[in-house]
Amino acid sequence: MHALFSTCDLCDAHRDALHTDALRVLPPVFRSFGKISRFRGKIATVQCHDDNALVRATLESAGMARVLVVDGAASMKRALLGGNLAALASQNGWAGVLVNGCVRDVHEILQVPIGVLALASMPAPPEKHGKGRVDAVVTIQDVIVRPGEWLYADEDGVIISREQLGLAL
Ligand SMILES: O=C([O-])CC(=O)C(=O)O
Repeated sequence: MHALFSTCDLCDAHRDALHTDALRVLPPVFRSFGKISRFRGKIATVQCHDDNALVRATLESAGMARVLVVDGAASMKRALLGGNLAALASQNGWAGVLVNGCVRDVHEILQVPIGVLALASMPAPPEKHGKGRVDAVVTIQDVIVRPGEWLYADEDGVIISREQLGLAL
């Protein structure tokens, strides 16, 4: 799951794909909050706004080394993931969670062996009404992200790929 790769090397090796929809780079606005900063996996998505019930429901299922992309519409009003959900995700075999929004319990998340990327931290908890959509095509920072695509993240940034990328470069 944590095989060595580098997003820079992947971009170099697939340079032409960067001009197409096959390979997209997210804007450099995400901060790493998890214990693991290099992670990759097949993408599942949740779209929600200041309400994380669907995030919990998804992370309660077997992760199978996938990455959950949470489109929280970049809201700065509520956190969508905290220490409990990060621990749950790790226990259930998720490789990582990218939140287009905020997280909370920063000190706790840092102890959890999982990748967590988010825009910022925010102490206010989310609503839990279950509003939102699971497995929708989402737009993260103007970049389209589809369930079933692949996410690669490390200290240099985040890549979204239509296909799984060979890591032996
Ligand atoms: O309220 C929530 O679901 C978010 C949270 O604090 C946690 O995951 O620990």
